[in-house]
Amino acid sequence: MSEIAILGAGAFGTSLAMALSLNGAAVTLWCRNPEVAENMRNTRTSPPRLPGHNLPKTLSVEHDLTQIQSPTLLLAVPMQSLANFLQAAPDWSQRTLVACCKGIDRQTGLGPFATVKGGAPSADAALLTGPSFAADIAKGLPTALTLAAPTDSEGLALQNALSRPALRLYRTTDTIGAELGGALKNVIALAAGMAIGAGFGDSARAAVIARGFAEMTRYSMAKGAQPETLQGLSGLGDLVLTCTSEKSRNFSAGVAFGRGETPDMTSTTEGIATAEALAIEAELHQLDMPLTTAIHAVTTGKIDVHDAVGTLLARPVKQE
Ligand SMILES: NC(=O)C1=CN([C@@H]2O[C@H](COP(=O)(O)OP(=O)(O)OC[C@H]3O[C@@H](n4cnc5c(N)ncnc54)[C@H](O)[C@@H]3O)[C@@H](O)[C@H]2O)C=CC1
Ligand SMILES: O=C(CO)COP(=O)(O)O
Repeated sequence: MSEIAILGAGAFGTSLAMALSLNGAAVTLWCRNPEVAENMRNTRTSPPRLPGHNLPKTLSVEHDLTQIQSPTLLLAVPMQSLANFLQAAPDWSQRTLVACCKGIDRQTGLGPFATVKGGAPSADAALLTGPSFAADIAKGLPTALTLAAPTDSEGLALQNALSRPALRLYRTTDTIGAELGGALKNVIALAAGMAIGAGFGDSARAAVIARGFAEMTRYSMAKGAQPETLQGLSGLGDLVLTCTSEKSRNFSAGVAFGRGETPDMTSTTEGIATAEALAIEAELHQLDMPLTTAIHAVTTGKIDVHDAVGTLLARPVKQE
């Protein structure tokens, strides 16, 4: 039996499975599509969402969830599928469930850690987040991530179990800050992409990053996060990565919106649904979220990027 299993064989789940099994550890990757799983087993190659890699020998691929007995499970399904996935799957008791997705559930307003905690109360919940493109992890490039768990001893155990030479994990007990940083940065990355796609330039993008970070921090602190967490890998670190790289699906979708084009709606672009969830939460709790509100209006076709910028620039001047 593998000590660790990754549930979800998309780009991120597969890259994590590859990295974790590189040192000879037995790791299982669960793939919901039996044909894709069969193909991965036969060819020992990665799935369509992460093409071009060979699977390590100690990585096994499974499509029957009931066969997976590993005590530590990393959940790498998209955020909007997480709650349903937890309900549909077998008994989670005595397991540690590490959420690896980024976003806010549109139906509940909850982040990935809170969704796991509520959806699988008999399990121990944790979160793995931070700046890390699946393609970089799959290549074995150095990556630093945040491991958030409710207690330091749980965090330490997971940190030891999941760290690898090129995968450096830092731990925190601020599960709220860690999950909100990872969720909100995707919305700001959409905004950064829009600034570039619309031709507003690098100075405008820097303004989006800085004001976006202020918005992320304000929202997260209102929800109980510690500001230091937002300043770390899971907040600022991931914000910078996602706002500055075309490898980011959120940034690239923003560029398409900025150019007046339709982004690739088949890709997992978590910021779009998360902007909707946050706009609802912001209104409910009277939180000032001008960038998020504008992004939600653009992604739902209510205004275009130029109107959004006009609205943002017309706001009263204020102290930084
Ligand atoms: N790709 C990346 O570089 C990174 C992704 N993430 C996060 O990881 C999460 C997953 O993203 P990716 O793997 O990139 O997406 P992906 O689109 O490559 O793969 C998603 C996988 O989830 C599976 N899936 C979808 N709905 C499901 C359901 N209801 N039940 C079970 N499986 C389901 C799909 O079949 C697919 O294998 C997202 O929240 C993303 O923000 C985090 C860090 C890096
Ligand atoms: O979260 C990520 C990097 O840390 C991946 O970003 P995208 O989902 O925008 O591709």
